[in-house]
Amino acid sequence: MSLRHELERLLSKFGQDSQILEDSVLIGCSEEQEAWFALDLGLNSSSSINASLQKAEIETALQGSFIKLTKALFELNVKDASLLSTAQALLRWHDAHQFCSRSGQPTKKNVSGSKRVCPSNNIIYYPQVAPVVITLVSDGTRCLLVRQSSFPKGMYSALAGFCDIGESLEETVRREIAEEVGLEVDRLHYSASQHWPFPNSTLMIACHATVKPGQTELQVNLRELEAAAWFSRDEVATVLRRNNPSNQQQSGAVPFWLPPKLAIAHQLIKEWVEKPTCSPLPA
Ligand SMILES: NC(=O)c1ccc[n+]([C@@H]2O[C@H](COP(=O)([O-])OP(=O)(O)OC[C@H]3O[C@@H](n4cnc5c(N)ncnc54)[C@H](O)[C@@H]3O)[C@@H](O)[C@H]2O)c1
Ligand SMILES: [Mg+2]
Repeated sequence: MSLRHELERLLSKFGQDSQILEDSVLIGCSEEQEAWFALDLGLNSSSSINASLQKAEIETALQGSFIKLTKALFELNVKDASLLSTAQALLRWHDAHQFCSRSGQPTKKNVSGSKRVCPSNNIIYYPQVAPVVITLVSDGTRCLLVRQSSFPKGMYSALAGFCDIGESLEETVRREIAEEVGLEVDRLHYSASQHWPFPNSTLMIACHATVKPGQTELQVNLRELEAAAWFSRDEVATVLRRNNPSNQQQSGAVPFWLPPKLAIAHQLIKEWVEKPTCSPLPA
């Protein structure tokens, strides 16, 4: 039986029209050049006709279980997590762009899901990605970690912020750091980037920055952050080694934890601990 027939059989088992397959989007392909598609079954949408698909029934039939996206992303390997993140972001974009903002008419998805078109005026809509900078600030010997009240308890991360229209990445980094902790950036360099599906599709652009010598006093913007503090290389290295909040609760020795491996913030912090990119600055 072909995969399509198998999918149609399963959908019909759950009382679902196989037409729903037309809503699937291309998210990548295997090394054997098999195309991979993602499909939203609408299980979380109470207004959707698909809501009748019962999670428990599907779990039994497919011998799997539904778990929260945030949890899944951190339990999968990098390749699968990236597919899941693309699928979630793309499906959510399609869901939110059902209508043309100029004509108000329904838009139509192309086969792969790379765009939507308004048939009445041919305006093409492409999936959007918002650039976000995430910066690990260092004074040469310590790094700056911050907490937002929305973070899981005890987790600290690097400082992040959305690019405003008209800004370069460098300008965003300098503005965000000044706005959130009152520091002036001295040197700045790019490290890596990552697609991130929260809150919508973002491209996280990770950088290392140093502050001007002797200018390390923090003015924490409490409207944006719950806390910000300098941490020594040893402190951060210790937390990275046993970076699991439950381990730390048991030992009681470490007061904070860091984002999990998959998050680019983790890679940025690890990079700083392992290979100082900037030599210590004079006090
Ligand atoms: N992958 C990682 O390692 C990692 C680590 C930290 C943060 N992040 C992500 O970075 C993102 C940005 O960080 P932040 O919250 O500190 O940003 P931020 O400091 O710019 O503050 C967020 C606020 O910016 C405004 N904003 C401006 N443009 C926006 C847009 N296009 N979409 C949504 N809000 C917009 C909103 O008012 C929002 O409340 C977060 O959403 C978070 O998911 C990822
Ligand atoms: Mg921020």
